[in-house]
Amino acid sequence: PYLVPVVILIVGPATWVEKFPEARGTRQSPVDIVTSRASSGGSAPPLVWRYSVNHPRSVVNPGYCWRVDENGYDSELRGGPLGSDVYKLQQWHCHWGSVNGEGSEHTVDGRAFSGELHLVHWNTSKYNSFTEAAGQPDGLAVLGVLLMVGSKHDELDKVVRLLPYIQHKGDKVTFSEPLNPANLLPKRIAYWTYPGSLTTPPCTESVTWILFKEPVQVSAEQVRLNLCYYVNGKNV
Ligand SMILES: NS(=O)(=O)c1c(F)c(F)c(-n2cc(CC3CCCCC3)nn2)c(F)c1F
Ligand SMILES: [Zn+2]
Repeated sequence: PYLVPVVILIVGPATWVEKFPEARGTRQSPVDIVTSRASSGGSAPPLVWRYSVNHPRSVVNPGYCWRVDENGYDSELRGGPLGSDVYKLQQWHCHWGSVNGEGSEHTVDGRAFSGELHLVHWNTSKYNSFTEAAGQPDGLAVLGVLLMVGSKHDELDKVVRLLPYIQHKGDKVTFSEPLNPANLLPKRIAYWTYPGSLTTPPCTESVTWILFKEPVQVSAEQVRLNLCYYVNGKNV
């Protein structure tokens, strides 16, 4: 029989460890949340947050979906597992599915959701910049919101409706409509928390993950809009 050339193209997470040694670490994210193994919350203080609402924001296509940068606008996240440090919102972004809409990064008892929103905060009590904080074990805190298909999400729609204008990597569109990132969070704020990492290169182990238990509903149309622009954004 003739020899069949076998080319194994290794892309994606399996290759990240070559360029980013952190990816070989001991606290890598995302993880599967095994609810039976999660210890019930001790006596942690409540998690509190405050975001500024009335400032122009821009949505950018970084090539792996969309991201909204907060450009230093005033905000605060404190309490819960964050000790006495105060964190500030740097950016928020999303992860959506490829095809079957099972696009969340974290899974819960092996179950994936249609998408996942991340609000990335950095420790302003201890560090002078996001970049510096991003290299420290207690530098970042990310609020994770699981997304499931249901009713339309009006606050998120302020971003989703702009996706047709940022189809290519590097595209950016600005909007001045007031938006409160707190409205992206679920009503009930019970959460799982664990020490983890950035889920994308450089996979630095600097993230205290705070993943809300209650998923937030988005419409099928909002998922579709994300899927096609996510795919286009990624294709570029
Ligand atoms: N999914 S996640 O874990 O919530 C998540 C994040 F938390 C991030 F902070 C980033 N991130 C990466 C950089 C470049 C920095 C460039 C300077 C060094 C640190 C990384 N900016 N933001 C990110 F890409 C991401 F996917
Ligand atoms: Zn993310």
